[in-house]
Amino acid sequence: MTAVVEVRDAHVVHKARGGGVFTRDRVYALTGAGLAVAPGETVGVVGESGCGKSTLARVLVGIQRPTSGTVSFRGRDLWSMPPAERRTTVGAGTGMIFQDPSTALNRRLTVRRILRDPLDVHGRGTRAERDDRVRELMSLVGLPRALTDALPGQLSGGQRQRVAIARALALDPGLVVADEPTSALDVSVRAQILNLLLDLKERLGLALVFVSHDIQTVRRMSDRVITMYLGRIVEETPAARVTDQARHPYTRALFSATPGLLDPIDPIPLTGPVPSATRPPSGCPFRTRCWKADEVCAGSMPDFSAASQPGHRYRCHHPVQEDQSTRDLVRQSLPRSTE
Ligand SMILES: Nc1ncnc2c1ncn2[C@@H]1O[C@H](COP(=O)(O)OP(=O)(O)OP(=O)(O)O)[C@@H](O)[C@H]1O
Repeated sequence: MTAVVEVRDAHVVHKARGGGVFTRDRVYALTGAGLAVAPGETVGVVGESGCGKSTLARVLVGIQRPTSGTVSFRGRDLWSMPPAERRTTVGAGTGMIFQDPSTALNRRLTVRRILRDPLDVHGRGTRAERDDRVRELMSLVGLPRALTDALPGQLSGGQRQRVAIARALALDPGLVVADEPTSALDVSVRAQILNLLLDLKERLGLALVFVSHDIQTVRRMSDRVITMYLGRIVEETPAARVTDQARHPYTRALFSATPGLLDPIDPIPLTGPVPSATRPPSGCPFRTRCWKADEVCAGSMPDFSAASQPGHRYRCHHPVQEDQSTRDLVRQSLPRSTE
């Protein structure tokens, strides 16, 4: 089956800023990322702050051009298209939902205008058909008709995020990328928005990429979980296996630190901070915090190895045994990390 979107060997390198001005340093935001998203599939992306989740999300929806590597939409190379065609492909084929709906929506436009805008820009249907589509979108995301002429400032946070979701869906995209879609919302409405996304994905057959710090939610929402560390994808795991069968020590450590996923255990301790994306360590970037690391890890970053289950692969010289419990790993990791 042709992937909705496929990224191959994508690198994103930024000029680093210091004291408000660009310096000679480079920030390696994404390094050699490869990922294909199938129609109807939900892929969750996890990793600590600054590991490149948003960069990958932006590359996937074609709003960030990779410094090198390719991005294909339904088999067609996005960045070799003429610009007008690329804009249409991206505009109509993808939708992005951002973290904070208060900044993502134009405060001066009514809900009607916000939702009609993409239809106008892409010349969809007659005026009457566009108005019908606005009504349809509002009902799809559970917004009452009475809010059609409301401004974003008159809506609650949850209602604003519903408008943002409706806008992302306006042109019936095959791919929706949600970057931390609930982290700016009150805890009480988070579950409603997540359930709405799950429901829409089922009903519309969307491919959904879901980026979040909230590991528990990612596991619940996703078919497949991508673990990122310092700009690299280090593991891809079927969501059902990720808690206790992940092979990369970093994935196990992340999940061990998530309350409610495993029987209460102390999390696997990781030593020190995440290294700078300006000067990533040689070899495996996780080695400076990994209790299993040795000189082999300093020498090279391994390629992906396949685990026993299809769709599960990892990049690690010293992977965790598939059947090794996380509780056991905590014990193993303690002596070195408390030295
Ligand atoms: N425009 C930019 N210029 C310079 N550096 C950037 C730029 N955009 C991102 N970065 C850097 O690239 C790295 C990856 O950033 P990114 O926002 O993708 O991470 P993230 O995992 O989404 O983080 P968070 O969870 O905090 O949102 C970080 O070190 C970030 O500071």
